[in-house]
Amino acid sequence: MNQSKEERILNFVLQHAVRGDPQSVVDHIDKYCSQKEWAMNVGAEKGLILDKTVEEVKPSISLELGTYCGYSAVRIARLLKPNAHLITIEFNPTYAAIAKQMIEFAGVQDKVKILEGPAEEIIPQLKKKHEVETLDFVFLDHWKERYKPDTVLLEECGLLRRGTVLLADNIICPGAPDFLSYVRNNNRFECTNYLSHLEYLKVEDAMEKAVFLG
Ligand SMILES: O=C(NCCCCCn1ccnc1)c1cc(-c2ccc(F)cc2)cc(O)c1O
Ligand SMILES: [Mg+2]
Repeated sequence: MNQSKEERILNFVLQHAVRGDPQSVVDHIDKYCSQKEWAMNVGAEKGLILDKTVEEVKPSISLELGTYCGYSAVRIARLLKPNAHLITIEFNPTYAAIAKQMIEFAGVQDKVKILEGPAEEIIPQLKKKHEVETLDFVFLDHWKERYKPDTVLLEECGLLRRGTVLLADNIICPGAPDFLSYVRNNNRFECTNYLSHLEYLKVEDAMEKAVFLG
């Protein structure tokens, strides 16, 4: 049975990247997806915006919505301080299986917990089942029409605290218009827009940072 694109990306990393070196894994995914097959990783240009945000926040507990092949999970985990953790939620079990292998190859498995299933079911379980108090950082990169409802759900579940930083990918392409108007017109969020480009292409895209003010 022939391979999926995601399996080809993973195999390229397993065959060419340096085991235990997260930067090497990130660089090899970018190399494959810019030269061979486009894929929806946040990529190197928007990845720098993600890096800078993680370095600013220095989060102890981070949540990622949308794992895919694990590119941004590895990107975030490589910058986390000792004993800091990332929980990443993936709906698609095939993607989750690829990401698990990617994260283990990168050597960041002790910092990352992959949870499989719909975010709207898992978010309400984070406090009791996954011992989360409040989140320091949230990276939104899953279905774009879920950004707004899942942001409301995070707040309703008491998972946001004064200063929690949300960073959302794909604000222009594919776009998340209801999320954007929600956070920008809500005086409990302080928003910043970062203009960039869609991963591996010249197409415009942007990320939005929304700091919860409590
Ligand atoms: O759809 C995206 N991501 C969600 C994938 C499914 C998430 C499943 N899930 C995980 C947890 N809960 C649900 C996405 C799409 C594009 C894109 C851009 C241009 C284009 F022509 C085609 C596609 C670029 C991205 O950067 C993206 O992130
Ligand atoms: Mg994205």
